[in-house]
Amino acid sequence: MTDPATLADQLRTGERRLHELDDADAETAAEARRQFLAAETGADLDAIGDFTFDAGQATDANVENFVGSAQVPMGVAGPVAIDGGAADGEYFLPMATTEGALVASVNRGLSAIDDAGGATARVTDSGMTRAPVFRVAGVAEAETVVEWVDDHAEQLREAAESTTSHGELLAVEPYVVGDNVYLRFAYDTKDAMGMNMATIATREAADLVEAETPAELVAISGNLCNDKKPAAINAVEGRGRTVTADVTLSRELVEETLNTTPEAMVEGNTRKNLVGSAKAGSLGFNAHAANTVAAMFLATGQDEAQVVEGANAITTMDAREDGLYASISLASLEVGTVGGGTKLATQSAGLELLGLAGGGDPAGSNADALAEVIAVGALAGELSLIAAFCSRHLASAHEDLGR
Ligand SMILES: CC(C)(COP(=O)([O-])OP(=O)([O-])OC[C@H]1O[C@@H](n2cnc3c(N)ncnc32)[C@H](O)[C@@H]1OP(=O)([O-])[O-])[C@@H](O)C(=O)NCCC(=O)NCCSC(=O)C[C@@](C)(O)CC(=O)[O-]
Ligand SMILES: NC(=O)C1=CN([C@@H]2O[C@H](COP(=O)(O)OP(=O)(O)OC[C@H]3O[C@@H](n4cnc5c(N)ncnc54)[C@H](OP(=O)(O)O)[C@@H]3O)[C@@H](O)[C@H]2O)C=CC1
Repeated sequence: MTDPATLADQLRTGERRLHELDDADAETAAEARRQFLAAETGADLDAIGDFTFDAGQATDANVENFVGSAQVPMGVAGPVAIDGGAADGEYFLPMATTEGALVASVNRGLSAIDDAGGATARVTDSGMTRAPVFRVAGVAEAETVVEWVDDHAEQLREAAESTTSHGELLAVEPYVVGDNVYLRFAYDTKDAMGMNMATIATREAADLVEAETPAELVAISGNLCNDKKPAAINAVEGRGRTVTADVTLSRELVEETLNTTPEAMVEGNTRKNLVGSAKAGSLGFNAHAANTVAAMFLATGQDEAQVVEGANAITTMDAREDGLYASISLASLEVGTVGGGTKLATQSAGLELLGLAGGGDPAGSNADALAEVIAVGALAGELSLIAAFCSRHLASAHEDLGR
């Protein structure tokens, strides 16, 4: 019997464990888990069971011990015109968040940007990294390994690329620390964020390194990649897409839409985002890039833990004769329009709203465009929030919209 009540009973008696409901379809298994958990904890789990995506699809690639969904409200900001290397035209930005005032803020920034004729954005570097760590006897052996890697780039490329029809190995950067050798592999992963792709490809290359040199693999990720932790290497070398967006707003626009002046914006940016961040030892020299990155990651099926790297951004502002120049450069924005969570119904709809669902033509262009759109959204958020500080509106905005 695979009805939810019977399965929930079997969970209660210990006959089955939470992950041993494979003979039931995904929805039935989820309902059984909810019944079991509700009885065990007294929690009302009905809301978690109310979802619209395909449970079978989610349990195939996205989640284990599936019980339902955590829903996040989605708003939209824009439209905004973007002149990008890949993005081109007017975009509405889907943003999933629980922070009142955030969408309003990005919307205000986008409205100023759009009135100025739109933003310019470019992906200036691209490469998803995976850096295995190898054990060697000492520095002499490390030198042997590094020399072998330098001399066999082509063989490493063939090994890595044998596992993927889309990925391309771009570079292998060696680092030696005592009896540790780290090889930082960088891949063009086209429209995939690429963490699975790069890991699978690197395993193949690491096998070759182990077979041909004295190095012994300790971990396929040695943390020089660096995934999902704040790390200077991502800020300097980049990871995923490195992307910059900029705009020049006339003095009138700054005064009318942002209720402040270019000079006040520049001072606010310098004292807060640059000096304040430096004093704090922050890796992010921005106000809240993480807000837009997180909201758009949730709305479009990105890996939300990679907001850590996505927040690695520098905001600059300059008062010029023609008004306020503002830019944001995100060093390590890891995004994809295929793979991961991008196929789930609501996330796929978020990508469709942007016209960026699935693989691009040429491959990689959709993910590049997504990176550019997120960068413009983050720039809008910076403009609006810095303006709110200058006009002393932050507290009142959140009183009105956020509680
Ligand atoms: C809230 C505003 C925009 C009001 O700003 P305002 O200028 O008083 O609003 P307005 O009524 O004059 O409208 C101006 C434009 O804002 C937009 N707008 C205005 N209201 C809405 C709304 N309800 N829904 C959608 N869009 C809205 C809209 O584009 C509108 O133009 P219109 O379309 O009317 O021509 C402004 O005060 C603001 O942006 N404040 C900053 C809020 C913010 O950025 N919060 C982010 C979170 S802060 C945080 O999480 C991080 C932090 C602060 O801790 C980081 C740090 O330490 O720096
Ligand atoms: N393994 C790990 O260490 C980690 C995994 N993750 C998870 O990895 C997932 C993302 O990995 P990712 O590799 O992006 O996704 P997937 O594992 O979902 O793989 C995507 C695959 O889509 C295929 N593909 C089809 N069309 C395209 C196209 N236009 N451009 C690129 N690839 C295309 C490629 O196949 P082919 O290669 O055959 O060409 C590619 O490998 C997320 O779920 C994330 O949470 C996150 C962090 C670490």
